[in-house]
Order: sequence, then structure tokens, then C-alpha cells
Amino acid sequence: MTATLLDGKATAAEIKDELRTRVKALAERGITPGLGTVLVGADPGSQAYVNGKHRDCAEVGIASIRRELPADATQEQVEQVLAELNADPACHGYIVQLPLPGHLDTQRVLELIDPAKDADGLHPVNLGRLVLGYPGPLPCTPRGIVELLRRYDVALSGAKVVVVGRGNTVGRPLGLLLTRRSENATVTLCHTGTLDLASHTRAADIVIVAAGVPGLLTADMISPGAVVVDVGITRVVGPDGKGRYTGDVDSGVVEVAGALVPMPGGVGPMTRAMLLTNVVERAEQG
Ligand SMILES: Nc1nc(=O)c2c([nH]1)NC[C@@H]1CN(c3ccc(C(=O)N[C@@H](CCC(=O)O)C(=O)O)cc3)C=[N+]21
Repeated sequence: MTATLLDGKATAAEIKDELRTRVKALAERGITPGLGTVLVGADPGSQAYVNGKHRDCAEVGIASIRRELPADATQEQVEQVLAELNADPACHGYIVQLPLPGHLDTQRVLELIDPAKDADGLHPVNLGRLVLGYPGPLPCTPRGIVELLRRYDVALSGAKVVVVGRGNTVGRPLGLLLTRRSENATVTLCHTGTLDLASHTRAADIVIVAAGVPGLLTADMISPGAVVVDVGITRVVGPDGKGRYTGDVDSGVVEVAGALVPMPGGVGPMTRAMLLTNVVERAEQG
């Protein structure tokens, strides 16, 4: 058996089509949604991600507000930019591209984002709202995963889901999303302290791997027909000396799984589509 591939790229394109319609409706009310990005330093990977986000914006008619600071920017300079974006009515939401250079206080920076403009859904207030079940912007990667599974009719209610990884951007909030009444999954959150990881993943209907460990999930660790989601994205240097990105799911898994969300072409494009969705939703709220 070979797994059905769940196409995040095509689904993200579909979502962008839907957003284009919503952006047109906003234009009739005289509103242009605006997404801001704050990039500190010139890491080529981060630059590429930020460029991708602005390309997405152009595709759906969202205005781009780009702020770039040198790698040696001070905490005060970064905070000044956040104060400007918080005050700018044209900016409905923004993100601070992570990771920030080591001399900056990331936690303090993230807490200075106006929670109402938190396009990533990662502000402590918004993560708190997610815990409490209150409305608010949702973290993009977890939301993108749930949206992709929903659009492919993968049943979540009653499903046994194993999430591997407890990070603040994916694993931890994903567990919260999946256990809401509207999703109703039963979630086991595994992590580096988990004993006998395979005993958990083998018992799962759905395995979502967000550990950042290339090839962590192998074919012998899943039950035949399981749905597997690869969230990993680790830069490795190949034998040819060239850098490339690799996922957390071993290539053999496709032979045993029933469905696979691959990397690339899976969670990444969905994450970007959810960022746009958060901004459009915020603009619609006026
Ligand atoms: N504040 C903040 N918010 C983020 O959402 C955020 C961040 N910082 N820092 C870095 C990570 C990484 N990330 C990706 C998003 C999409 C792809 C993506 O679309 N990847 C394509 C491949 C792209 C390519 O090959 O160039 C794919 O998976 O198919 C990848 C990575 C968002 N991040």
C-alpha cells in the first residue's frame, strides 16, 4: 500500500482563492487588510520565508508592511518598530520573524505585540485564550494542520492522535486545538522524555511529528493505514555539500501509512495560508 498524499500546496491555493473573494468584499467597505513583518538580521532562510509571506500577500490583495533591522539592532530599536506597528491602523496583523538574534530578549519582544494584531497567534494572551476556549487568533501551523485534515475529511472526533513535540509554536498548541469540543480528538503529547515512543505511535490513528529530528518516525512505528503529518523542517547539508530541508518522517513511512502530509508541500504552505487568514479575519472584525 502507498499512502495518499494530502496536498498542502493545493489546499493552500484553494484557501487563497477564498481569501481573495473576502478581500474584495473588504475593499467595497474601503478596507485593505495589511500584514506587517519584522525581520532582524539577514539570515537567508528567514529572508526567504519573509519574502514568501509577502508574495502570498500580493496574491490575495493584502498590503505588505516590511520592517527590516540590522543583525546588531538594539532591543530598544526593535521595540520602537513594534510600537509603530501597534499604532499603525493600516497594519491589521504582523509577525516578528523567529528566531531573533541571541542578544535580543525574544520573550519580551513577543509580549509587546498588541494581542489584537498577533498574526502568528503566539502571544501569551492568545495562547491563554486558546487554553480557555475564548475566541482569538489561532497559531498558524496547528490551525493549518487541522484545516488540511478537515478538508480531506480525515475524522478527528474520537480519533487517537499522537503529537510528537511539545514546542510552543506547534506541539503544545496543537494538542489544545485537537482537544477542543469542535475537534474532539483524544491526544497523547509525546516528547523527548517519552519512554518507548513507538508504543504510543503504533496505537495512533493519526501521528503528527513536530520534533525537529530528521527521520524520527519510521515505518515500523506506525499502524498500517495510519494518517501521518510531517511538520519537521530541519536544514541539513547533503553529501553534495548543498543545504536542503528535511522532515521528521522517514521515507519508508509512505509504504505503510494510509495518508501522508509530506514535507515539502504539506504543512508549510498551510501555515502561510493561515497567517493570511488571521489577517483577513482581523480586518473583517473592523
Ligand atoms: N514568527 C514566525 N512565524 C512563523 O510562522 C515562522 C517563523 N517565525 N520562523 C520560521 C518558521 C518556519 N516557517 C515556515 C513556513 C512555511 C514554510 C513553507 O512553506 N515551506 C515549503 C517549502 C518552501 C521551500 O522549499 O522554500 C513547504 O513546506 O512546502 C516553511 C517554513 C514559518 N516560521
